Amino acid sequence: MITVEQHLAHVLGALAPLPARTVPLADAYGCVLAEDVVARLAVPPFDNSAMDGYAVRSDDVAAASAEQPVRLRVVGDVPAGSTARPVVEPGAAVRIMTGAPVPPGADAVVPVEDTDQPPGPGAGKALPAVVLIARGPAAGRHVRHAQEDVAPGDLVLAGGTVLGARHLSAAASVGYGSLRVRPRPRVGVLATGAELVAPGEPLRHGQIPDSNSTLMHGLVQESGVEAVDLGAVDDTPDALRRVLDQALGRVDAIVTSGGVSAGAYDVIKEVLEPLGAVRFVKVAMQPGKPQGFGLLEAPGAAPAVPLFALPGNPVSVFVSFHVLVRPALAKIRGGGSAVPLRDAVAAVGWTSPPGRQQYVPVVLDAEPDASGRVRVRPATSGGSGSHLVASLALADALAVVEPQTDRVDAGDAVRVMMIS
Ligand SMILES: Nc1nc2c(c(=O)[nH]1)N[C@H]1C(S)=C(S)[C@@H](COP(=O)(O)OP(=O)(O)OC[C@H]3O[C@@H](n4cnc5c(N)ncnc54)[C@H](O)[C@@H]3O)O[C@H]1N2
Ligand code: MOO
Repeated sequence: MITVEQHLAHVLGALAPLPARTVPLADAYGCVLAEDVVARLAVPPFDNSAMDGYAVRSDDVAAASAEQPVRLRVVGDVPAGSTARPVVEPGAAVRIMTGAPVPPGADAVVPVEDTDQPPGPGAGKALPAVVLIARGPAAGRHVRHAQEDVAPGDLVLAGGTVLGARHLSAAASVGYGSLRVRPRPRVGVLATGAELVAPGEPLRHGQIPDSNSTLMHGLVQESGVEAVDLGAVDDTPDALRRVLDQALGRVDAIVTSGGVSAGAYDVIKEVLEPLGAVRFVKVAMQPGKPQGFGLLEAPGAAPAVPLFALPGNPVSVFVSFHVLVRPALAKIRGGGSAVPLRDAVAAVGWTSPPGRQQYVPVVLDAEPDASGRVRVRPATSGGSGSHLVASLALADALAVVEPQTDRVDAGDAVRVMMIS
């Protein structure tokens, strides 16, 4: 048996990030940024108004009040998007809308509500010749200054950022229409097993619903990459070869479930072991002991495709995915966060198989312990039983118990991998 760390190091050592390419912003969502984004434009790009109203010289209106409004000549109109630059001389005002450039001479904006003019379109649309100012703003009031947020040359996004909506809008605002990114890997998911029936279909004796396809599909999506459903195959080698041949060249990685232990019909092992490319190992973890990993040759000049052969038990799939596949996908993707580990305390005791790192689906108690640590307890009385697929839905986290520990007692410190 090899340790989890040894197997993970072997997996990560075999992988490289997908090559970067330049894509329009609209296609960059969920990709990992492959360059630093340095502002090409300032934000805001020019001094502009924060209010619909009148751009004024603050000195002109310092004494304005409702009882004694100050009268100004309206010498221009600057809607947002306008290129007009009417000058505000002493005694003058320019009508201005939110976001429009503050005209030369003006140093403050009076909201329309502080004037004698009607707000809004309709009656408010016609440009008056004169405006009465009922309250004088201080210099700079309601003016948003150029570069207040970002100046040209500022670092806005660091390479390695996983691009979400706010990152893309930041890039747009500083002058980018496209970005250099690593594309989201496409990950094929394939279940194997003669007993599998599509979810919702009637079962004959000995058959079970294929829940792993759905599980793997969702886990791939939760990792921020694209899932490609390769379906389910029975335990016949030809069926598996056909699906793999079709998938190679179409996907950047493949995750399979089942067929990797000691069974006479373990089809993944039967097909892939003789090729030599996939290494089958026993990893000192529970669940998830039997694992396969290797690189499959793709047709033509396409790069080799990593294949993760996970054991068929559903909780084994779940644990193996979080412990091994997720970090591997982050490497292929060129970034992405590791699943966070948190210090917790066991609310009850349980046993752990000696010599294997145990991953127990746990729920978090609502109340922390006296020192503020979160308290956890196994999600089911079955502990880390790898077949307890329905109860897996209850879990908030996976408690990680080191191989040298064979029992956890109530009050013991444990680390938990936050999964939801
Ligand atoms: N003689 C030995 N037997 C087993 C060993 C061993 O070392 N020696 N290891 C056990 C461990 S640990 C695990 S884990 C499993 C792994 O087995 P396989 O990867 O070969 O998986 P299968 O035999 O195909 O299935 C195991 C289990 O999971 C159910 N399953 C499979 N696919 C799905 C699916 N898509 N959806 C829902 N459930 C699925 C399947 O029906 C089995 O119950 O081997 C142990 N045996
Ligand atoms: O290691 Mo198996 O994955 O116990 O169930």
